Amino acid sequence: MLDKIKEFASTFFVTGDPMIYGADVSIALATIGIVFVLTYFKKWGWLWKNWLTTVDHKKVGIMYILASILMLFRGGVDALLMRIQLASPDVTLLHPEHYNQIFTTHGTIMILFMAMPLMFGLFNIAVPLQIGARDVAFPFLNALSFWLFFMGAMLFNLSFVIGGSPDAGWLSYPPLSELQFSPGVGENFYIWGIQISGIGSLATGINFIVTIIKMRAPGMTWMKMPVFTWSVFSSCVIIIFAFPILTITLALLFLDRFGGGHFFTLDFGGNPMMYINLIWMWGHPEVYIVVLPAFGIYSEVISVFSKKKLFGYKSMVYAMFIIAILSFFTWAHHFFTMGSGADVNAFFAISTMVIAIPTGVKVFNWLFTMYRGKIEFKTPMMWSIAFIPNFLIAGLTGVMLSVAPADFQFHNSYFLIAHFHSALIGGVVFGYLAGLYYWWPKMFGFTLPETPGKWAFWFWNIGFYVCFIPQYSLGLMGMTRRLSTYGWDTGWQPLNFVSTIGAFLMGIGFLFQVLQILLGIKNFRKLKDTTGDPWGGHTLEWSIPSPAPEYNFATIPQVEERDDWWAEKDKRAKGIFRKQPPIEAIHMPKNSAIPFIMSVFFFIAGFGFVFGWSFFYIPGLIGVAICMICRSFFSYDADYYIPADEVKRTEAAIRGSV
Ligand code: HEA
Ligand code: HEM
Ligand SMILES: [Cu+2]
Repeated sequence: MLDKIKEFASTFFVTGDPMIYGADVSIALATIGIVFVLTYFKKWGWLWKNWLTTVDHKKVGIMYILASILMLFRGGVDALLMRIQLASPDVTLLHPEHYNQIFTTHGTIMILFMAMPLMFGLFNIAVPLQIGARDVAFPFLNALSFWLFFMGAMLFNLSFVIGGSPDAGWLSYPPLSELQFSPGVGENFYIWGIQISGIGSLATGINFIVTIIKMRAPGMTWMKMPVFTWSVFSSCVIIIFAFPILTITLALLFLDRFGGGHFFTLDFGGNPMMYINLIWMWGHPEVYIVVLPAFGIYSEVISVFSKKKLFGYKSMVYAMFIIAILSFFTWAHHFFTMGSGADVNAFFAISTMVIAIPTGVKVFNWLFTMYRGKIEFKTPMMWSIAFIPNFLIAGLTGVMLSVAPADFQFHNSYFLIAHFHSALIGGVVFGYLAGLYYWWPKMFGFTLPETPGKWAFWFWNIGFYVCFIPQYSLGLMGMTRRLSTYGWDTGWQPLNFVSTIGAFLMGIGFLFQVLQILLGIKNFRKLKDTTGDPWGGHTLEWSIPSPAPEYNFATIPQVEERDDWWAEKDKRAKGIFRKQPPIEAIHMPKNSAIPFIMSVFFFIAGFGFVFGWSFFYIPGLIGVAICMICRSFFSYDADYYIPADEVKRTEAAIRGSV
C-alpha cells in the first residue's frame, strides 16, 4: 500500500516542468476560490438543486456551452503556445516532447471537448423549442450524457497535472500509442477520457433522434420542420453509426495496453493498419457530425436576417442526408499514401469529390437566399456571411487533397493543416458562434451588445486569414505537420511569423467576446429581450418569452406551415388569431442526482484504469452498477405536474413584466 501511495505521489512531480507547477497552483487556487465563494454566499444548495441535479434541457444546454467555452480557452492556449514556438527557429518555449503533447491535447480537446459539447449545447437549447416540445424524449439520459461528457473532459485534462499528457496525436495511431512505445499513462487518459464522454455522445444522438421523431408539435410534418432541426437529425444519424466504431476501436487499444492483447501491435498477428481504418471510419464522419449542425445554423440565420424564406429548403434537407451517407464512404482518403492499391484510392477519391456537389448546392442556396433580401448586419449574420468564403477555401482545398496522386505531395503537410482549420474554424466555430449569438437572448433573456461583438468578429475573421492562408504556401514549400522547430535555411520563417500574428489576432477576438459577455451581464436590464423575438424569427422558439419558462410552452402549438411563426405573425397583423386550447396541468420530469453521481463513479473507474489501480476501478464500477440499479428498480417517483393555475400565474407574471 505504501508503495502505491509513493507511486501516486511521484506522478505529481513527473516532469519538473514549471508550466505544470503553474497549472497545479492555479487549479488549486481556482478550486479554493470557487469553494470559498459558494460557501460565503451560501450557494451550495442552489448549485445542487438548480444545476447539478437538473434534467431541464435548457439548463443542460447552458452547462454544455459553459464547459465548452472553457475548453475553447484551454485548446486556444495550447494553439498559441504552439504558434509561439513556430514563430521562429530561435524560439525554445516548448521542447519536442512537450510540443507533441500539446498538439495532441489541442486537437483532441478542440474536436471532442469543445466542438462536440458546444454543438450538443446548441441542440439542447434550440431543438425542443423549435419543434414545440416541453423537453427532450429522455431528460434523465440527457443529463447523464452531459455529466459523462464533463467527467470525461475532466479526466482528459487531469493528465496535464497528474501523470503526463498523451502525445501520439489526436487519433493516437498505433504502434506509437501501444504500451511498447508509449509506456506512460498519457494514452490511458486519452482512451478513458474519450471513452467516458463518448458514451454520452452516443446517448445524445439516440435522444435527439427519438425527440425529433416523436415529439414534434401536432401539424409539424417532416417537410415543415425547421432546417436546424433537420441538420441535428442528420448529424445524430451519423453519430449513432459512427460512435460505436470509436468505442470498439478504443476498447481494443485499451485491451492491447492493459491486457497484453495484440489487436494493433507489430508482433503476434497484430495489425496497426486495422486501427487506422477503424479510427477513420469514425473520424471522417465525425467532421460532418460537427459541420452539419453549423450548416443548419447558417440556414436559419441567413434566412432570418435576409428576411426571406430559405431558398431551396427541400434541396437543403436532401443535401444534408446525401452528405451524411457519403461521409461513411470516404474514410480511406486520410491514408492514400499508406499502401492501398490504385483502384481503392480511385474509389475513395471519387466518393470524396462527390461530396462537393451537395455542399455546393447548399452554398448556392445560401447565396440565393441573400439575393435581393433585406440583409441586416447583426453579429449572427456577420459570422454567417464570413463563413461562405472561408468554407469555400476549405472545401476547394479539400477537393485538391482528394486527388489521390496529388495527396502524395500534400499529405501531412501544412497544406492539410490549413485545409482542416479552415473547415473547422471557418465552418464549425463560426457557425456555432453565430448560433450562440442568435440563441443567446432565448437562453438568458438579454441580447449581447453588438459593438464589442463586431470587434470580436473582425479580429477573428482577419486573424483567421492571416493565420491560415500562409500555411497553404508553407505546405507547398515542404513544411510538414507536427514539427516543433525548423532551420533558417528552409525559408519558412517569414510565413510562420505571419501565421503566429494571425493566431494572436484570433486570441484578441476571443478576449473581445469575453468582454462582450461581461458587458452584456452588466447592462442586462438595458439589453433585456422584452418581446421574446428580438430578431423577427421564423421558428417556434421565438413565439415564447425569453428566457423560456421551465415548461417551455403553456399550450402545445398547432403547426400549420413551414415557417410557422412568420405565418402566425402575418395573421395576427391582419387581426386573425388562432384559437388557443385551454391551459392544463403540465407533466414534467423531476430532478435527479443519479446522472451526476453515476458520472463521478465513471470518473473514479476511469482514473483507476488509467493507473491500473483496482482499488479505484472496482469501487468505481460497483458505484456505476448501483446507480443503474437504483434508477432501474427504485426511482418510480420521477415526475410531477405543474398545476394549471400555477402555469396561468407564471404566464401572467411573464406578460406583466414585459
Ligand atoms: C469540419 C471539418 C471538415 C470538413 C467539412 C471537411 C471537408 C472536406 N475535406 Fe477534410 N479534413 C478535416 C476536416 C474537414 N474536412 C480534418 C480534421 C482533416 C485531417 C485530420 C488529420 O489528418 O489530422 C481533413 C483531411 C482531409 C483529407 C486527407 C488529406 C491527407 O491526410 O492527406 C482529404 C482528402 O481527400 C479531405 C477532403 C475533404 C473534402 C473533399 C471535403 C468536402 O466536404 C468539401 C466540400 C465543399 C466544397 C467543395 C466547397 C463548396 C462547393 C462548391 C461551391 C461547389 C463547386 C465546387 C466544386 C465542384 C469542386 N480532408
Ligand atoms: C484558434 C485558432 C487555432 C490555432 C492557432 C491552431 C493551431 C494549431 C497548430 C499550431 C497545430 C499543430 C500543427 C502541427 O504541428 O502539426 C494544430 C493542430 C490541430 N488543430 Fe488547431 N488551431 C486552432 C484552432 C483549432 C480548432 C477550433 C480545432 C477544432 C475544432 C482545431 C483542431 C486541430 C486538430 C485536430 C489538430 C491536429 C492535431 C494533431 O496533429 O494530432 N484547431 N492547430
Ligand atoms: Cu476525411
